[in-house]
Order: sequence, then structure tokens, then C-alpha cells
Amino acid sequence: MIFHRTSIPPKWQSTYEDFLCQVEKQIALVAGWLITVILVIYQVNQNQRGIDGNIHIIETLLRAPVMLVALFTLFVHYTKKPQVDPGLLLRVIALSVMGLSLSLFVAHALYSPDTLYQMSNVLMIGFFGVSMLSVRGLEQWWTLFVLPLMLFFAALVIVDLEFKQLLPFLFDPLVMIFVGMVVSCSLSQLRRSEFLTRQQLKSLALTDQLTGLLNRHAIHTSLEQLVTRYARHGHPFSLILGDLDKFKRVNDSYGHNVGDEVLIETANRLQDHVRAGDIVCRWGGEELLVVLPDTELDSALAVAEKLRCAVGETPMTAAGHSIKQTISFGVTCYHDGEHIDTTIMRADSALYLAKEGGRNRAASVEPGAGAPDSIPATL
Ligand SMILES: Nc1nc2c(ncn2[C@@H]2O[C@H](COP(=O)(O)OP(=O)(O)OP(=O)(O)O)[C@@H](O)[C@H]2O)c(=O)[nH]1
Repeated sequence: MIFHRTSIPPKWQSTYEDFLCQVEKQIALVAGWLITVILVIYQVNQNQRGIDGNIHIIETLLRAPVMLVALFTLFVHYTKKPQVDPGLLLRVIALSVMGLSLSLFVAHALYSPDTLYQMSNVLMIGFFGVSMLSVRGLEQWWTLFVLPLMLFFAALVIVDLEFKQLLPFLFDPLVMIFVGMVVSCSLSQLRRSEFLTRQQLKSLALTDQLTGLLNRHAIHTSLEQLVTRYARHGHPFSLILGDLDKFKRVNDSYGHNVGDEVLIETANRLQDHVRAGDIVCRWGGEELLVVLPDTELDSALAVAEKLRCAVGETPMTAAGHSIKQTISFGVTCYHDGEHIDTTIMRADSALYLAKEGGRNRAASVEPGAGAPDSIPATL
């Protein structure tokens, strides 16, 4: 359906805005070049047509502002200065093209009526071109066409031009507005669908399908950003690596499906007990990684203890079974200048200590420290 609008979920709205901005930038660049080339060709052609002096000057004067807008667009694109909202730039280009084609029509109706058929073609091209600049579909289409057309009809009345006589020349251009509207809405719908498909694929590639958590690949990007942030601003961050205790027994006793449910419930409990800015991811198998931005080791250890209780204190219900599943955690914090893999290996060593220490506990390893701290289970 042409006028059916695929809605963008709120979580992707701001990414969609960025995507539209990119599209607007590209279209503004193409429009800038096209208008510049077309206006130069028209100007040269006009000089050779040897048309009446008055209309010659009027045409040149009317083209000048559009040419300036087109050159300004190219200047903004290639120098990145000044910073102009590409949506606004497109609107200015569209309105200037509308202004040019409509005022050329009025000028020819006044001074050179024999050339009105040519002007009718100019209007058609102008209307179609402006429709293509309407990246956001119908909502922009109204603002781009309605206001200029109202001014145009007001101008016809003011300069006392017979509307009835002009109507045959205006019929095709007005039909072109409808054609442009259909094409523009279809393109806008295509862009939305393309954006949604791309986002869904991206999200599929970054999400663990069982738990809905981010996967190992996705977390690497976040970790690299945190390392950069540490290097620039010294903001600390910590890692908590968790591993379900004796999880093989759950699978062996109740089956893999029940094991899956336990894994999902564990992931949910971890998610429910961390702050909004913290990230929980499935590191692999029955291992889960929690990343805590702006958190020193001591606080991270306290968080791990809270998470341990959240998982282990209340039994989980899966397929009618009540299962008491505990978890062990290895905690560490990032140390200046080290590779993130070193931090992860340290969290793994801490996890090993927690397992060695009897499971259902959180152990930590400080960067460069010999002896690990360990929080024994209180259960
Ligand atoms: N149901 C289910 N099981 C998984 C999944 N990923 C890994 N496992 C199981 O997790 C179990 C991990 O077993 P082990 O590495 O021996 O460790 P454990 O039994 O948890 O014992 P400790 O870690 O030493 O406390 C294996 O049986 C895996 O098959 C999964 O996605 N779903």
C-alpha cells in the first residue's frame, strides 16, 4: 500500500532520525549539483534563443536566488561549514525551486504568452523535482506545495491574469503534483522498510536468541568504548563474569529445555538487579558477563554479591520443577593502558577462584594484586 506507513519502534526513533538526516544530506548534495548544472544550461540556452530583452533579464534575475541556494548547499557540503540542518536546507532548496518555476510562469504569462507551453513543462519538472526532495513523505509535501501555490494563485489575482485562460497550461503540472506525491510516499515507505530490515538484522546479529541479552560480539564494541572513555577521562569500569554452578546437573536431571529456562530466568534476574547504564551479556554457554561503567572494584564486588543473592536465594520454577540454581562470580576492574582481553582474563581467574572456593560466591582479583579477595557464600 502506497499510503501505508510502517511505524518505527520508539527505541529506534533517534537512529531513524540520524538515518533520515544522512538521506537528506545526500539528496541535498544531488539537488545542489543538478540545479547548478540545469540552471547553467538554461542560462546558456536562453542567451542563444535570443528572446525578448525584458523576459531575458527577468528570467536571469529569478534564477539568481535558486543558483545561490544551490551553490550554498554545495559549499556547506564540501566545507562542512556552517553547520546547517540538512532537512532545513532541503526545504529551502525546494521552496526556492517552487518560487522560481511559479514566478517564471507568471512572468511569461505577463510578457511572453506564446511560450506558456514551455513554462508548463518547466512547472512539471519543477513540481516533480520538489516532490523528490520531500524525504519525509506526505507531511513535508504539504508544506512544500500548499504555501507556494496559494501565493501563486494570489499573485494571479493581484496581477489580474485570467485564471480560466491559464488553466490548460496548469492542468498537467497540477497532475504532476499528484504523481510526485505518490512517488514520494512510496520512496519514503521504502526507506522506512529498508531501515527497519537493517535494524532488525543488526539487532539479530548482536542479540543472544535464547536470553535476549547482548551477545559476546556486541559487548566487545561497548568494552572498547569504555576503554577509550577511560583513556580520555579516567572513568573507571568493572567486569563481573558469572557462571552457573553445576548447571550440567540441571540439564542432566531435567533436560535441556528446563536448562534453557533456568538460563533465561538467571539472565532476567541479573537484568532486573543492575542499573540502567550497566550491561548484561551472554558471554557464552552458561557464562554471563556484567559490565559496570563508572564503578570501582569495591562497589563491583558489592553488586556481584547482590546479584548472587538475586539468583541463588529464590528457587526458580521451570516446567513445574522448583530448581535452586546458584551462580559464582569473578570480579575485576579495568587497569590503565591494558588490553581489554587482559581484564577479561583477570575476571576469568577470579571466577576460577570463586569456583575453587566452593561456588555460590563472588571473588575478585585486583589489577596487579597477588592475593584475591573472596566473598564467601552466606547461604
Ligand atoms: N540448557 C542449556 N545448557 C547449556 C547451554 N549452554 C551451555 N550449557 C550447558 O552448561 C553445562 C556446563 O557444564 P560444565 O562446564 O561442566 O559446568 P557446570 O556443570 O556448570 O559446573 P561448574 O561450572 O563447575 O559449577 C553443560 O552441560 C552445557 O551443555 C544452553 O544454552 N542451554
